[in-house]
Amino acid sequence: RRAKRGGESSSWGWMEDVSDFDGDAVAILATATLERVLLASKPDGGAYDGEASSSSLTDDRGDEPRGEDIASSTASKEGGGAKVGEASSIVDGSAPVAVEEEEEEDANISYDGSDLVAWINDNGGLVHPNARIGLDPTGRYRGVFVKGVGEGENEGGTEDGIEEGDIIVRVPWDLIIKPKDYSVDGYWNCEAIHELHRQFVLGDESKYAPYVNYLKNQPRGRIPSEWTDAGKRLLHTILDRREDDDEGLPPENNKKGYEETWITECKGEDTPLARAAFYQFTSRDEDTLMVPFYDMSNHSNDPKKLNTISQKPERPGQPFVLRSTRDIRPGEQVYISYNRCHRCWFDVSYKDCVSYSFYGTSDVFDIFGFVEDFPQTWKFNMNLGDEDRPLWDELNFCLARDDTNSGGLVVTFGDNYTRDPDEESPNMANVVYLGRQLMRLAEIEATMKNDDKVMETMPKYEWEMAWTYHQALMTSISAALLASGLIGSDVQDQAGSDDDSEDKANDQNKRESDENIEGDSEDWKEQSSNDDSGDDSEDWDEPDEL
Ligand SMILES: C[S@@+](CC[C@H](N)C(=O)[O-])C[C@H]1O[C@@H](n2cnc3c(N)ncnc32)[C@H](O)[C@@H]1O
Repeated sequence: RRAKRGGESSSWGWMEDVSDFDGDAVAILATATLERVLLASKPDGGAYDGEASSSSLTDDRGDEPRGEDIASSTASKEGGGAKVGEASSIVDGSAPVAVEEEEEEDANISYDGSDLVAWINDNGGLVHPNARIGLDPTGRYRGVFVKGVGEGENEGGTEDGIEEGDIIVRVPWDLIIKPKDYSVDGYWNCEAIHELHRQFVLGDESKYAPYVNYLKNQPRGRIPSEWTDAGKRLLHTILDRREDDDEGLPPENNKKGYEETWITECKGEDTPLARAAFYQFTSRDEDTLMVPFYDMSNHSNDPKKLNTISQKPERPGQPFVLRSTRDIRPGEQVYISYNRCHRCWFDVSYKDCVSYSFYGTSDVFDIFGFVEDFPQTWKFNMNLGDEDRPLWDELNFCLARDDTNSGGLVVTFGDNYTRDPDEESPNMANVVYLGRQLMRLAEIEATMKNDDKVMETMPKYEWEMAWTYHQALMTSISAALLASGLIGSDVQDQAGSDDDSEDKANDQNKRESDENIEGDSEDWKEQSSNDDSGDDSEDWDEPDEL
């Protein structure tokens, strides 16, 4: 079944551990959070596109900050997650209003990429005449778009837009920043970062100057491991993570951070420019290549948005090619996938590539600094035992919009490698673990989200992103709990039974959940709370109240 990471398989260790589990509370909370799931599933309510999330977190602290600039970007990697009860302690030791918001305009925002397009076209490459670099509708970052039809700014394109199969960009080998020992299968390469750093130092003298100058102007401080200590403490609190601790919610402690990889493994120098090169390298899509124009595209796996497939060089000397997989209309954005596998061993052809890499939604957040829209893939590693007798289990699932009916969300348990989806359904121990985490997250929200003192210790961007990710966690956990079929109507009937109005609200929510949440291909309504389809032989007996 799911990969276990050591520990014992005896059920006793955690049978005792869950004896104080309050199943009723989980049921109430899961039902209450249904509203979030429904809200998040609305096309404009996903709250993960930057714009939507910022509107729910409005404050009067001015425009979007750039985060720290290179010179001041010295945040160290630090653990320090706190339990809910200790949440208020995360302000201790932080300078009050530690971060001055930068008002200066982000050079990246006004960049139109015309120098880069000319450079590629003049050097044996090809940029589709209807493609342009432009501002994402969130107003926060750039992306690749199809030119509109007309004479105005962002226009000048033709009615055809970009047609299915067209080359959007072909970047010759010579214009790609790459390591000397390039291999199509390589995914990590110190030499590649050293080369990027060398080009950063050369600046205008670099043979890649138009690209290098764009990269050097990218905003800093967007990737969680680059956040300020205060932002990291908030995130670690949300994740229930302590230093050197494998436990807690994903993403796991970033072992491939700046210090561990660039300083220690790559023996790189610790300068602001080197730090910038490192983070630019890790937050671009291609593993060991820096590909101009192509890697200015933003990410989405939403089937309505994702409209390209890329072909990376099989061997040194070949160009990098990005093609459209459908007609892309004037004004539309070009999307690539940062975690969909471009070339997996099990893919027959690039065109059929629909599989995902190991990077799920939490890894995208960790590496690229944003919460992807649906479909999302989640992987929750959980210790179902205790510190002395760990019992590791993992729950994988995909959370997607259901376009076939009301637009609710669909949970599919398992991952790329699932042979028997039934085997991947959550068991009661998973439900207990996630239920506890859900309650903890709700409590953190209640106690901290309106705490101006904590908010003022970090850049607005970090504060907003931490809560956006918190929301994504609550949505995904709620959806998994509801789709598990293990929080049945009899539990919900019991929950709050001495409060009629709550009962009615639960009934109403349950009805809505029946209509909108589906677990796997089965209708979860039909799964009773006694359904043991997800249980392992090693699983514990359900407690009486469940
Ligand atoms: C490879 S760059 C893409 C180009 C970049 N947007 C720009 O302004 O030049 C990757 C960065 O773009 C942003 N990004 C990409 N896709 C995004 C998305 N779907 N939502 C929010 N930010 C996204 C993130 O900041 C990410 O680290």
